[in-house]
Amino acid sequence: MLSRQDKEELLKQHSVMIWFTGLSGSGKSTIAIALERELHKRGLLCRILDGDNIRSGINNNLGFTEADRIENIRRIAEVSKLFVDTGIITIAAFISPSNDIREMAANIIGKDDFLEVYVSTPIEECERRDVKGLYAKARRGEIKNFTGISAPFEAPAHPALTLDTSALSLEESVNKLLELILPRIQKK
Ligand SMILES: Nc1ncnc2c1ncn2[C@@H]1O[C@H](COP(=O)(O)OS(=O)(=O)O)[C@@H](OP(=O)(O)O)[C@H]1O
Ligand SMILES: Nc1ncnc2c1ncn2[C@@H]1O[C@H](COP(=O)(O)OP(=O)(O)O)[C@@H](O)[C@H]1O
Repeated sequence: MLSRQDKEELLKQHSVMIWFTGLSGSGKSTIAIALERELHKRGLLCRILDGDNIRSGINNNLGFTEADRIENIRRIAEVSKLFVDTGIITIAAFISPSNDIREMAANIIGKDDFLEVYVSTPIEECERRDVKGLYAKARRGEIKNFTGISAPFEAPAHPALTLDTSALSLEESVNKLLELILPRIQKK
């Protein structure tokens, strides 16, 4: 079987896992999509995994209990590993609310390939945006175990990068990411 290196040579890139973590509405998916566009422009092949393509498909039998979140992230990490091993720059945008859950993902994918990016937008701003109206429902008690309201979120201790979208524009966040990532994914 061909190796990851063979595939990276074919694609003329080094693969990596960019793992976004943060509250609902913090900006994970928005930044992931903008980052993918910038990398694509530079001839780099990416794959985004987010709620839209994972929770509606492979993980459509999972909810938001702690056990289901662990299983959600475990499957996402296993799928991500397949992409990373194919030489593809893999971008995941999931709340992944605890150090244990993110460490499990890093261990599955491989710590050397795992770049943790904390989207640290304060909950007040996420709630003000309330993109899907879920914070309002959680406050009314209509959704149980809602992260930041009735379920915990543990901030990562040593992320590779922290992005607070209440202070940074989308372009500024993407530029910070490009600065961090480009040196390690562009083949000389
Ligand atoms: N109880 C509860 N808690 C948190 N989030 C909830 C919940 N119920 C539904 N949603 C919606 O699901 C999205 C989060 O899914 P994730 O797969 O990223 O969560 S986790 O990593 O398994 O914790 C999250 O979407 P994003 O806003 O894209 O993060 C929410 O819209
Ligand atoms: N500077 C910013 N960076 C990223 N998103 C922002 C910013 N300012 C406002 N937003 C908005 O915040 C929302 C973030 O939602 P989303 O990306 O779905 O978050 P998440 O994936 O973390 O749940 C979007 O509606 C986006 O347009």
